[in-house]
Formats: sequence, C-alpha cells, structure tokens
Amino acid sequence: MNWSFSKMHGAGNDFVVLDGVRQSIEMTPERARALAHRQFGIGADQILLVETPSHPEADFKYRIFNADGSEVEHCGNGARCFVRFVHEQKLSSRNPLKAEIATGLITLEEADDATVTVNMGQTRFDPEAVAFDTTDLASAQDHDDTLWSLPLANGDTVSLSLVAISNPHAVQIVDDVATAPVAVQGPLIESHPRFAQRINAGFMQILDPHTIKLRVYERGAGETLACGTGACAAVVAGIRRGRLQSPVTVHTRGGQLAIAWDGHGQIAMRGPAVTVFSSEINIDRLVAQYRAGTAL
Ligand SMILES: N[C@@H](CCC[C@H](N)C(=O)O)C(=O)O
Repeated sequence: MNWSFSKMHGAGNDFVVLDGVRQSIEMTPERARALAHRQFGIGADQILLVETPSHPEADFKYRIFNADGSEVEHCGNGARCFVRFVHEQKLSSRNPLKAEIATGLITLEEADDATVTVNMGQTRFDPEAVAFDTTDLASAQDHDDTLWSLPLANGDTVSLSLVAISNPHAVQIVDDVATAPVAVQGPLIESHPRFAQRINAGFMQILDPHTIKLRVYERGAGETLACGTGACAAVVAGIRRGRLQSPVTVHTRGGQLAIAWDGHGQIAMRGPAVTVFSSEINIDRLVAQYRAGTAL
C-alpha cells in the first residue's frame, strides 16, 4: 500500500506529513516508528496526520505521533507545517483554518511572507494538567508561578515551572543553553516517575525581557532543533516569573519563533513552515525493512 507524504520542517523540527483525508491511513505506533526512523525510515521527529474532523467547527483534524510511536496532544511547529501542507496539497484554500486537536480547537493563519501564526489553545499550570505527583514535594512561589523542586536520579535537583500547552512541559532557567546538561537531565526529567504521562523538558536562557534561547528535550523524540509548544511554555513560564515581557523572540538551534501572550488568554506563535520534498512510500515494505533492521 503506497502512501504519499511530504517531508517538512518548522525551524528544523522535522515531520512526515500524511493526508488522511484523500488516502485511507491507519496509523499504528510501529508504522509511526518506521516512518520516523533516521536509518531505516524517512526520518522525522514527529509524524503528522491530517484527517476529516469530528468537531462541527473544525476544517480538519490534526493528529501527532512522536518518533517513538506515542500519540500526543499538540505540536506547535507541526501545526504550522499542517497549514502549509493543507494549502500546498489543495485540501483547502481556507485561511485562517480551524483544526481539531485532542484538547479542542486551534486557529492557524498563513501569511504572505510564508510564516504561519497559530493560536495555540488552552494553557494550564496546575500539576494535574501535566499528570504530576506532588506528594511530599517542596514548592516555591515566584510571582505568579509555582516552582517545583525535583530531585533527579543522578543526584541533581532542578527547579521546574510546569505548563500544559495541551501537552506537558517542565521548564527550567539556565545560565547558558550551550553548556546546559540537556543530554543528561533531559531524559531523567522526561521519564521521571512523578510524571505519569512523561514530559517535555525545556532549558531556557534569558537574554533580555524580550529574548530567550531555548533547547528542549522532547518527550518521545529526544532533543530536537526546535519545539513550538516548548517555546510557548518557556515564554509563559518566564512571564509568570516576572522575567519576560510579551512579545518574546525565541532562538532555537533551528531558527526563530515569535511568541505573544497577554498573561490570560491564548498564546500566539509565529514561525516558518518549510516543505523539503514530497513523494510516496510503500508502508508495508517499509515496516518489514524496519523490523529487519532493528531486530538485532
Ligand atoms: N515538536 C513539537 C512537540 C511534539 C510533541 C511532544 N514531543 C510531546 O510529546 O508532547 C512542538 O513543536 O510543539
């Protein structure tokens, strides 16, 4: 069975994007892992699937699968690529568009300069929103934010802001992202037993109230060149801690994102969406090759 797809990226966070409206696509965790595999597949941080919505106000449903096969609630860089894909593939010329994600509706608009602005949807700060077990843990108040002091398995203790941008984020402020222990602490935070759904781990360096540098160790994908929801979470956490003011430019390893938040309502994220190439792939043959390649 052949699936046509586009390989895309948003600030270097890369995707395989599939049209599940005109093609019959049954995604499974193993198929997602095979497509995303860097050696035996196409290679991607996430797989994006565009489907017919069930919500009456939505134009499309937008589903996201991490490279490890897990289906997740949201993906900011992917959302921008989703709009570009819908327009390029002539699934719709509507602009702005409304998309249904796991937690509700988001709106997205493509501009003439090839950037896309996404109204990112719900934001929450309570521990339940990121499935965090706070039993016997110390917390501290920093302006409007609650910081959670979390001991890690390697003996480090980190001070985390918890933010759900539909998906879960734990953000810490570091002196220098270049030397931050992303590779060591990232996986320990991501899979910490207190986070029942795992979590995305953000490391933010504040340059001035309107500019940060950010690295994110993503749940189910490892460190990526950029994370859109991670950028929103970092900016929101910085504003709530009194360290940032909207709008904020976020420098990632793969490009820049612009984030605006009024402190109450929706977060707006603007950034690039790029198509690398479009092609088709035989999914059954790919999975067989992936199984053989990863069997040892
Ligand atoms: N790269 C994404 C986030 C993708 C999902 C994330 N890894 C999760 O598991 O929540 C973005 O740009 O937001």
